Amino acid sequence: MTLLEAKGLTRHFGGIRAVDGVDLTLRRGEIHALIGPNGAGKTTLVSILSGRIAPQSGVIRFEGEDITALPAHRRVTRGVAYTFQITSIYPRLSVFDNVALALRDSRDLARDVPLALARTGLEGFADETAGELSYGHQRLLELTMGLALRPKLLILDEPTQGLANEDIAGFKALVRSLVPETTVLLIEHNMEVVMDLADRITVLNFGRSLATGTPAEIRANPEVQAAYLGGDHAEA
Ligand SMILES: Nc1ncnc2c1ncn2[C@@H]1O[C@H](COP(=O)(O)OP(=O)(O)OP(=O)(O)O)[C@@H](O)[C@H]1O
Repeated sequence: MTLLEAKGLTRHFGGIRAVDGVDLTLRRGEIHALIGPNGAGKTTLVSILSGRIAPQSGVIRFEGEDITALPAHRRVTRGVAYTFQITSIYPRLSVFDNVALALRDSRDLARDVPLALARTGLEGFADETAGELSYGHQRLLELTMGLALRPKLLILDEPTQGLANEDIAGFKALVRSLVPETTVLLIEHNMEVVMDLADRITVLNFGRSLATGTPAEIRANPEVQAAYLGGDHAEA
């Protein structure tokens, strides 16, 4: 079943065709990876999906309803959560208070904050100051804050960037534990993570969608190999 369907999304910046007529379908419960060379338009595309950037043309349907004109906060209410490339935690506050802020509509923070922290394994860190956590734990806290909203779609922009190898295994297990309740759209440069986690992959190149398919299909696609996987762009 389709959770999100985007058709003909376009966003140019001056002469740069950052996103240029992209179609994308997300199936409910899948882990869908978005890959492509630097500057291919991945961040611009997910910014359009989350409502941070308005498209110049195209339509986005979420659960069958047109959300193209909805502002970002109304999309969050509908179940679209986007964690940013840059960590958006409040460094001087405790881990507990960071999650409490994300959960501000909750009537029972004493119950809901520990539940949210338990999902990402941070329950032992509730009283720590967020800014003093390790980088990997800060990223996990950010993810906890996104998940606290119980999104139907969680969009992750380069979640493993800067993570140590031992944290990446934990991250993969965590993402797997989110589906199928949550659908995950993931921008990821680490091909090992992409091939291991994704049910389906969409490859962007110069603002256009080059291919969508399973990891095996994408690996075998000659156009993708030429544009990305086979070249110098592929990052381990
Ligand atoms: N606000 C903006 N103003 C002007 N140009 C922009 C803006 N945002 C993005 N671009 C340009 O649009 C193109 C696509 O950028 P985008 O960040 O979406 O690519 P990306 O695939 O996410 O790249 P990366 O993998 O490096 O993060 C790039 O050429 C970028 O320089």
